[in-house]
Amino acid sequence: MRPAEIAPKDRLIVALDLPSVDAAEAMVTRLGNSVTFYKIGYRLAYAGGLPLVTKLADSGKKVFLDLKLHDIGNTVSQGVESITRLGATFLTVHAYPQTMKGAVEGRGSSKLKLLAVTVLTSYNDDDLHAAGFRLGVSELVEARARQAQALGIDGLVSSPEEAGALRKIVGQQTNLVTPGIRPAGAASGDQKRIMTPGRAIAAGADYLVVGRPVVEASDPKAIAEAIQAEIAQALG
Ligand SMILES: O=c1ccn([C@@H]2O[C@H](COP(=O)(O)O)[C@@H](O)[C@H]2O)c(=O)[nH]1
Repeated sequence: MRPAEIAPKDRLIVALDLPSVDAAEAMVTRLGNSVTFYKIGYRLAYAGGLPLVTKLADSGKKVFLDLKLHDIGNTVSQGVESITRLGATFLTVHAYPQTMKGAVEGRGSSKLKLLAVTVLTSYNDDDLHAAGFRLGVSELVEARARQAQALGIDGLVSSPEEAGALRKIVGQQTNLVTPGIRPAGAASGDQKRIMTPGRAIAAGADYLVVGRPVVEASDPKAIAEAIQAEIAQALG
């Protein structure tokens, strides 16, 4: 599906950052038909959550497997080839050229879409410099986006702050997936580059990833539906 055709409801990806498969399944049940797209990341994957990718996909949900792979190209390629069998829609790799090239080789002709993580949303310029990078956030995100596109990556993970500039670089067909989403008044936690759902969509994001504001809420379904309503309003 082309990004412009995605229904507002399907643009919310809820991060199942929960301690066990039982807790994740209970959250999916609680969210019911409201949420169609889930993200499984480190916490759940390392707690036995990989089979849940296939279970959710078989039940009609979409799954974003956020493993942020990064290794020598051959290892990434072999890992991605294994992951193609799980039924995920999206898989993340870090946006290093060897890593992205290996991932594209491993993905082969499967339907799995590869997302390159440009610069983590918990990083600002100072964090990048402390990690030894010469470029600031916006320069590094844009440079990595150009490399990702040239290597055949399907989408980018960035903060919504970079979505507008990225759209101009990669065009309309590349999926822009943005964590760092905070409904007005929500705690930012460790996220440093954040936006509200409505502003993120207006800035050009295709998908919004939201974890703690939904899964730690007393009424997760109400929060998820409020975010979806904000998305719909921003799309007009
Ligand atoms: O740059 C990135 C890449 C991935 N993430 C992931 O998204 C969610 C965000 O969770 P919140 O609780 O809404 O902050 C989390 O699983 C991260 O691993 C990201 O935040 N930034």
